[in-house]
Amino acid sequence: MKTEVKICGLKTAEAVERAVALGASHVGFIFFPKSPRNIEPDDAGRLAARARGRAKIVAVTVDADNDGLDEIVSALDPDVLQLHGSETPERVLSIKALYGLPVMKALAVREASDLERIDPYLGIVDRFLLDAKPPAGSDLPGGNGISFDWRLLDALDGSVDYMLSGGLNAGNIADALALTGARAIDTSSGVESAPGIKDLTLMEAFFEAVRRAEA
Ligand SMILES: O=C(O)c1ccccc1NCC(=O)[C@H](O)[C@H](O)COP(=O)(O)O
Repeated sequence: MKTEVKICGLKTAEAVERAVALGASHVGFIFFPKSPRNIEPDDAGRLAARARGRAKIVAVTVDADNDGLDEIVSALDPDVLQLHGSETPERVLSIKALYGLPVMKALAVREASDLERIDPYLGIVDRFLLDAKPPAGSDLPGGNGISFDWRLLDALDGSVDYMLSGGLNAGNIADALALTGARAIDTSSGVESAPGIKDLTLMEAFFEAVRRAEA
């Protein structure tokens, strides 16, 4: 089966077009001012128009309040809300009731016990994004280009729908897929030449590596 691929942190028309042409199932836009990938909602809306109907449009937010979410949802009209902060299950329920959109909840993983944080969200979120825990002192809850030990996912119940994330690139994606059997993956730094700068050659290499691993 074809692996779903989310390319996150897009900021240019060229990168959006190439991601979709290469077969991205999801394109992600980051709304977090401290991130080198941060984008204004109106700019993201214009870029997303190029992908609409061809890839799912994902709004990535971090503990956003309702005013912030209103602005993002009305400018971007996303297909999915990725919640990448400390949103509680109650907050996720309230966001789902407000916007009626599927929610992908990001959870940070470093050790086996981190997977226990999945349980309270079961039946509430539509999918999990399992990302590496940020290094100490990082300003960013995501987009740090580091991986977690994928073997931890051996313990995961097979019914949990997740996207594998964290430090994925053309050089490690085959191992990541072989070890986890993930059906959906996400990358950002792994297809960048510098923080926030997507590299079309690295993007091509990433998709090539995914397709090779699927064959
Ligand atoms: O990418 C960011 O700068 C970012 C900032 C704040 C919250 C989330 C962020 N990224 C979310 C993503 O979905 C990234 O693709 C994910 O963390 C993986 O990033 P990377 O390890 O760089 O591939």
